[in-house]
Amino acid sequence: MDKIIIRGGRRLSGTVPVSGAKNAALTLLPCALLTEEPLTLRNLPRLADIDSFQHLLNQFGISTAIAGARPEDFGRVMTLQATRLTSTVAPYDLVRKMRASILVLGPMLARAGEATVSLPGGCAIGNRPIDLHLKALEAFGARIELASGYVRAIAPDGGLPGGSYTFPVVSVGATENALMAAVLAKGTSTLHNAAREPEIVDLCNLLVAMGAEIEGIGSSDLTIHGVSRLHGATYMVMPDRIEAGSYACAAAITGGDVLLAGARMEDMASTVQALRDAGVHVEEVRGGLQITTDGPLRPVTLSTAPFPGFPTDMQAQLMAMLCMAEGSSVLTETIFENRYMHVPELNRMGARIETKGRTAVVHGVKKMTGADVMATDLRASMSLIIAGLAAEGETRVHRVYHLDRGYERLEEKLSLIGADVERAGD
Ligand SMILES: CC(=O)N[C@H]1[C@@H](OP(=O)(O)OP(=O)(O)OC[C@H]2O[C@@H](n3ccc(=O)[nH]c3=O)[C@H](O)[C@@H]2O)O[C@H](CO)[C@@H](O)[C@@H]1O
Ligand SMILES: C=C(OP(=O)(O)O)C(=O)O
Repeated sequence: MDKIIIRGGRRLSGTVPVSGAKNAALTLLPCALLTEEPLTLRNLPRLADIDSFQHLLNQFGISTAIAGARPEDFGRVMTLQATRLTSTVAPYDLVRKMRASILVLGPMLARAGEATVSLPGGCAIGNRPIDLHLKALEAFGARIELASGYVRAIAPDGGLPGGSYTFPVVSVGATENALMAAVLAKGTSTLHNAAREPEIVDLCNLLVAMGAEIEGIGSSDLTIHGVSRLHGATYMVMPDRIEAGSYACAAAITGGDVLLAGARMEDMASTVQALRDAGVHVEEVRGGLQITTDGPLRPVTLSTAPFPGFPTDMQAQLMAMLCMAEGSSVLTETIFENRYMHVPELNRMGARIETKGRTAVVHGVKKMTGADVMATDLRASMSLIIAGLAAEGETRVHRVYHLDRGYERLEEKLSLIGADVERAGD
């Protein structure tokens, strides 16, 4: 397994291109199940998770073709076509690699009248149940059976009738699954307390481009008028707000000056607010967001929350940056119960972080030092990279496969802005 080696202490400056959003792409790809016609997605990031999802879709008989990507380009174009489905089963071996596989349940049920998906189970960041996905589909008229580690959803003859569901907790994945099931239902469906992350808006925009009828896009109350068929479309994946925020933290911890090319302010307001509270300048400029730092970082107090709140997927990266702020920051993780695995590793690099339940107190230090560190999830890995950029000496981040799930050509992008970073075999 590869590791990333960083020799810290360089000030980052220049332009970093922001890739297509992983978490948008992973809900746009299963939309190929909803039509017999071709779906072309542009700006798809080159990531291990996208490759795994492609593999999963191929297993249902969906053809996938990648067009004209030169090795030096970021992103690529994929055309998917589900002319005929040869299987409606998502097996354990593919689902366990990637939790987002559960997002085939809703569209497969809508298209084929039934779907069987291995239960994804928990993961390093927490329990991650799917009860709300199932309750929403039941509310739309599906019958749900659980057996041998699999969930089977079955629509009545003639298709899902549609219905109404109010989420007791905001869930991104459950909102996505419910939307993809409702667009082909016979009647009208409503979702209340739905997630309204920018990736959900991206999904709604693609579904509308395919002929779906959705009201309330961008709000927590969605009304979906089912249509009898959807058609193909060509669609551009939105920029990755979490990748952009990660590079912003990397720039800030090195006192740098970096343009996040392609980043959109409207997707990132809470992250931008947190950066500004920390004393980082963030300006909307032509082509993206400019990050500059000209003084010490200040401490920040915040809690993660569903959009438009501060994203849980940015918590670890912001924490790494705040390790070198002047004063004590207080971060509270409200979404996932076990998302502080980066804390002991950051502390091994000289950070002073204490956790109590869901709250972490980050006492700023003047200096961090490079070390061998091990990450257990995607954003935790990125937090160690960020710390390594500011630490004295060499940091070796092991288990790079986590980073390859969600950061397109990380070491190349960091090198573009002046980091001393390389990938090596372990
Ligand atoms: C591929 C993708 O887009 N993943 C994102 C998605 O994950 P994901 O969609 O899995 O996360 P959810 O928004 O569903 O989870 C939010 C909260 O709801 C709870 N819950 C969720 C579903 C359910 O059926 N029952 C239940 O209790 C979860 O335990 C968690 O506490 O949103 C998360 C929250 O923004 C992000 O961290 C992930 O990066
Ligand atoms: C938690 C994340 O992803 P996933 O839901 O795919 O695990 C993430 O993107 O930070």
